[in-house]
Amino acid sequence: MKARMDATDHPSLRHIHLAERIARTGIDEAMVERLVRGFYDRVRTDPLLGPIFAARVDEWEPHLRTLMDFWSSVALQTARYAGRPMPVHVRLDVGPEHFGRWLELFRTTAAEVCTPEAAVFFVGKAEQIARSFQMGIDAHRSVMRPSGIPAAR
Ligand code: HEM
Repeated sequence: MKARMDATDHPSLRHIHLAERIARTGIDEAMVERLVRGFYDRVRTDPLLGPIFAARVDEWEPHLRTLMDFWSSVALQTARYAGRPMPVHVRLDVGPEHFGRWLELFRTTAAEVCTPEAAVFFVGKAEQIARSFQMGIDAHRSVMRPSGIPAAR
């Protein structure tokens, strides 16, 4: 038997109605805050990811607020986040090893501070978004020369 659930056990948690999702997962703003704070505590001290954030994030509290708004919008449909995260990540020089570590730290945090059902939801969403960022980065690289000048078509 598996030690804990993963997104493949309950893919349906991502597609159910908001009220049912809240009832089944117990997600609320306090959980979002625990997840975001716990996750970025890990990220900041991580040897691979820490320096990437240190180079770009001067003030952590506003960044954490943005990320709480983001996850609140994703999980509770509060629409508090209206940014565009894709261009931010396309500009970062990151690849599969960074996304792998990011997801590892996110899974560990979710298992620690969420109900098992909420962890399934958050991790499933994060995996989906990480895949789309990686595809955006790959697409961007394939049309750029190393110099950064778009290739002729
Ligand atoms: C390789 C993995 C990742 C790295 C290294 C990374 C790094 C960063 C950094 C450095 C910023 C701040 C950029 C800035 O303010 O200049 C940022 C912002 C953000 N990240 Fe990531 N990220 C990663 C993956 C993800 C994933 C998987 C998600 C979503 C599930 C995510 C969601 C966001 C959001 C919502 C913002 C705020 C964008 C905004 O300012 O509107 N990131 N990330």
